[in-house]
This record gives sequence, structure tokens and C-alpha cells, in this order.
Amino acid sequence: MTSAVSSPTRTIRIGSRKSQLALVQTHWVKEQLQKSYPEIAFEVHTMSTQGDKILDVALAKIGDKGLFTKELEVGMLNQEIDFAVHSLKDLPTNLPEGLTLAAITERENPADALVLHEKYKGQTIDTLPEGAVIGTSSLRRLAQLRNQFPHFTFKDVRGNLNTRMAKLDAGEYDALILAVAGLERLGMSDRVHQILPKEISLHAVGQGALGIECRADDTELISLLKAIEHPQTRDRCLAERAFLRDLEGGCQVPIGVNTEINGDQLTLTGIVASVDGQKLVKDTVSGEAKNAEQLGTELANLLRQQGAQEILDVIFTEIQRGS
Ligand SMILES: NCc1[nH]cc(CCC(=O)O)c1CC(=O)O
Repeated sequence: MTSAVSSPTRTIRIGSRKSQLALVQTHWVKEQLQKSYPEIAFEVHTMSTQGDKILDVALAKIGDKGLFTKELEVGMLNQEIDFAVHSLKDLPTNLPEGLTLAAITERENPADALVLHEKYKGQTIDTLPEGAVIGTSSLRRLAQLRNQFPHFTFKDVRGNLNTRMAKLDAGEYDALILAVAGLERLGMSDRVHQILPKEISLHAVGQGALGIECRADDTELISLLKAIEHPQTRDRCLAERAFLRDLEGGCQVPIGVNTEINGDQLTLTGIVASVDGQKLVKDTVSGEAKNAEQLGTELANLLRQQGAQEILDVIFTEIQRGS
């Protein structure tokens, strides 16, 4: 099935980060689009983002939104590329003027995974010994796990997935917490020892989904991209992103979510936690999926009434001080 396009000779340039995960995701999007539009030529253009270059600083300390997306966005605004494929969780909730979130693809399992050193084979997060060294660079994972497992030692870990795995295997860590989706996409699902249930870890906003960003005035491309949109994932992610946006959090704040869709009902659970895991507010809202963003706002207000703003203000002050 093909649709009419105004310029059949148009070549569409797709921007991607150079990481293995980014390339797998971008090529998957390209293939899906190619199936729907065999007459259009799609090209992949790779770019390095700031987040790919600064590998030695803890991500949480950089605290910058758009670390993995900015160069691609500049490329779109300068007409060097037409759209960019992002891990939706790395895409800030407020996009630059002139750009839009054109489509959200079907989500993989959005949960976090426990990846163990081989000496702990067969164990789960509940059975790991006191002092076990857990690698994570996410404040969200850190805060939630510290709250429930204060007897572990938490250590920052950077680098791409292969680098992190090598550090685990070399014994620098006893376990890592990583997104199930990233491991699956890179063919490493066999390294997932436990999928952490939502009672243990609420995942990041947008985790497991891909977001396609393009110029807001490229209406032709926007309508083409609808072919790879997954409406349920979009509703869930729009609720999650509205929640995060209203709390003014980026991907580097301890905010987690879970969403479910039953019929036309969407249920959104959210958590805001302090980095030390001591303070934690969590609640759930439900309503019609077509009002996804409204639900996100409703939950943000609920959590604010329960002290979420005070928790976040402490974190924002610390980030500004660079501590
Ligand atoms: N911040 C890094 C990042 N961005 C996207 C993914 C992969 C999973 C996804 O699509 O959400 C990961 C790795 C991770 O969190 O383990």
C-alpha cells in the first residue's frame, strides 16, 4: 500500500546517533517505512551528540536536557536531515521551536532489568548479599532501589551497553540495572536475569518506545510517519510525558512511571523520590486514554500536593551547584 506524495523523487534523510543501539533503532524505523513506501528513498545520516562525547562524567551530574538529541535537532532545523529517531526517554518533553514529535512507535517491554555477574546466576534482587555493588547511572533507579535495598552499594556506570557489560563481567559490579528494551534490541535478552516488577522499579517516561522528531512544517513527512505510529503506545507515552513536563523534570531526575491501557481506559502511576531514597511520593490516576495528557497533569498535581515539588527542588539546587 502506498500513498501519494507530492514529490515522488524526494529522498528522506534520517538522522541517528552513532551508537549501536541508536543505529539498530534507526534502521528498524527505516525498514518499516520502506515497507509502507517502497517508492521513497530513505538515507541514514549519523551524528555524534554531546552525550556520546562526554563519557567520563556521571550523567546525573551533567543534568542537561537534550544531551542525546541536540545535534540532531540542529541538523533538522538546518535542513541537513529530515527526521531523527530517538529513544523516547532521551527526548526532552519540551522540543525546540519548529520541531515536533511526529510519531511514537510500538513499545518494547518498558521495564528495568537486573543483569547479574555470573557468580550470582539464579539469584534475584531480593537474594543478593549485603554490600552487593549495583551499577546504575540513573537517579530514578538509584532512588527507588536505595529505598528498598539500603544494604546494597550503588556505583555509577557509564559507556554504551557493551562497555557496561564488559565492566560487569570484569567484576567491577555485581549487577547492573538496564532497560529490558535496549538489551532486547541488541540481541542480549539472555543477559536479563530478572525483569523488575513495577513494585520494585517504575520505569522512565517513554522507556522502550521510539520517538520520531521532525520539522513541524513538514506536513508531508508528518503524514508519512503516521504509518509507523502505535496509537496505544502514543497515548501511554503522552500521559507519561505530560506528567514529567508538568513536574519540570528531565530524564535525569528520580521520576518513574507505569501505564496500562484497558479498553479506552488509561491508568498512570508515577513516583517522585529523593536521591537518597528516603522520601518518596507515589500515586495513580485513571481516565479515558484520549485525555492522556490531562491524566499526566492530574497526576503531577496530585504528587505535588503530596510533597513532590520539595523533593525535586532539592535535586534541582544540587544539580545547579554541580554537586
Ligand atoms: N539513557 C540511556 C538509554 N536510552 C535508551 C535506552 C534503551 C531503552 C529504551 O529504549 O528506553 C537506554 C539504556 C538504558 O537505560 O539501559
